[in-house]
Amino acid sequence: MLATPKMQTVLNLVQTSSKEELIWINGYIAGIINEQQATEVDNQKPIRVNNKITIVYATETGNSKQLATQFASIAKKNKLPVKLYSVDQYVFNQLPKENILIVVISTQGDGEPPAAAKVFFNSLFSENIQLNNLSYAVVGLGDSSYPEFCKAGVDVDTQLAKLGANRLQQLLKCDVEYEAVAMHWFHELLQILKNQQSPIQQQSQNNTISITGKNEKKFYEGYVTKQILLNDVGSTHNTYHIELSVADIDYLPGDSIGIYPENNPETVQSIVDCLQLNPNYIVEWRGEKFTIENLLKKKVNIHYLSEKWIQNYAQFVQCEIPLTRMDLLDLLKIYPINPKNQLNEIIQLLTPQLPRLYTIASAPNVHDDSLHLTVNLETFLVQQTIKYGVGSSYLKNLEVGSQLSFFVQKNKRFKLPESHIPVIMIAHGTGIAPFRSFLHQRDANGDEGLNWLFFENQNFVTDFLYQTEIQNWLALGHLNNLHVCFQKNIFQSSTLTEQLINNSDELLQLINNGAYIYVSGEKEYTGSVIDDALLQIMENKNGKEAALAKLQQLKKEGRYVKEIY
Ligand SMILES: Cc1cc2nc3c(=O)[nH]c(=O)nc-3n(C[C@H](O)[C@H](O)[C@H](O)COP(=O)(O)O)c2cc1C
Repeated sequence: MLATPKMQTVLNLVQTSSKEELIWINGYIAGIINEQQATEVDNQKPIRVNNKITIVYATETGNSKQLATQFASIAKKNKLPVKLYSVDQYVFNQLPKENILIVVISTQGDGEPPAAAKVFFNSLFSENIQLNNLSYAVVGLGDSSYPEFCKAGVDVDTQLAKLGANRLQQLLKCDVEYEAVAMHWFHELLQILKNQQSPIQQQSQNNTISITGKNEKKFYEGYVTKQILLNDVGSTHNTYHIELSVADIDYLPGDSIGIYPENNPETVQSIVDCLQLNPNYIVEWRGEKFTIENLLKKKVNIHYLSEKWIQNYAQFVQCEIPLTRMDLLDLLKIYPINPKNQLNEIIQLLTPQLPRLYTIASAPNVHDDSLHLTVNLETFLVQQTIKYGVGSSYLKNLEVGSQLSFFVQKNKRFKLPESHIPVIMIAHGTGIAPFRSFLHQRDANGDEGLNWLFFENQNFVTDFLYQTEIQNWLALGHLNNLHVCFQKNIFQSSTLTEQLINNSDELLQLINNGAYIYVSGEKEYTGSVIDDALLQIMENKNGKEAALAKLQQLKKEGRYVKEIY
């Protein structure tokens, strides 16, 4: 087994090599192995561990669950006694009785654990327990574009050690490309268990392996070529179809792009004025020098600052500030700082701007060097003032000809199946974006699998996004079935759930014929309500338990996938 630094070297080599170079490397290594095998005796021993292994995962979008399930299945294949739990199913007071615990946990929000881990976290950090008999190892899943990289994993790992548990293996902090590294880490852990090595805590000074794929992120430069408002006059929504011209882009339907939005120049100017500074005033932030204007515009988050951030600010300005989230400008206006001696501290507190993800609405086989997005201008009311989403307003304000830098965020789960397999697409609002991509791609490929679309939005007259294209596909028979529902329709109002239930028999038949089900849109409209509707459809024929089992199976097989925000 390779030690992790060697593994990283191999991964780097693989990722930076061309196809031809990889073929050469493959042959070279195969040659060496063939030579050695002639003289080597196989000394692989089966792994024997007597103590039960408990694997607990905490996930928001399924990656940690998938990884933990793979770990459990490898352990089972090695005849190890293993139990797998979702964190919200795990009974916390069992923890002191465990022997070996493996935690796989992702990080969400601003460094928060997934919602399902709330109770576990509260107990872990508040209960006075001794875990001296517990040995453990933690894998954190995250994305190094976020400032709090794998924070939830770090927190669990640190807290378990604090409570007296023995760290078996270094914390692994995984970036977006994590499978190979995580598998390698797990095999190393199995070797540790097999050799019954003493915990590494005392042996190693470094308790963390951080595998960041930051350098792998390739940035593309695109130019805005079109921006069309998709809603008609009278709509309460502003949804834009944005086209970018970009050369040699590599993506598949279901992928997203990530952008780092710039903050609104007028807001930045107001902050600079509030601080009584010249826009060209030079400040240092995280080891680099910027003009204050550029820092506030391009590098840091100035909106909807977290409660924790506001409380840190309160300490600097020595004011009582209620527990709330606020924009930097409002904060500076209500609780001003003294720019002479507090500016630097406040600058150092600022956190980097986070990337915003938008699912791609174009298809690589159809739109060549043109990439399409469907962007709804987020609008919300804060204390009687209308505010706009940072990412969506930045994109909406880009004029034709403006340059946009972005990276492609692959989504391995949200992928089209083989050409003959039916697909059921369920979308709310801008959730239509990946399905426009799917339908274009399948059309261009001449795929014969059936395509069903369920689409929900506000109003038929004003909010039927991509109506002409969708109705053309329907007329031509590429789209085999279309069900639309509009919440504010005077004549006929229905919901996605009702439309799904109304088509129960046909849907069940499609599912039994191997259909893939995709859901995309806002959580409120496409979250558990769609699970419930599908369960109801399957329950009618097979009963509750069988329906639950079937839904679980569909998820496990990657035939029921969601892109929810
Ligand atoms: C809304 C959102 C917020 C995120 N915040 C963080 C973060 O603060 N730190 C981090 O390392 N990763 C962050 N991530 C990345 C996820 O942890 C990463 O995609 C992970 O693979 C998800 O695993 P899961 O499917 O098990 O939840 C965030 C992802 C999303 C969608």
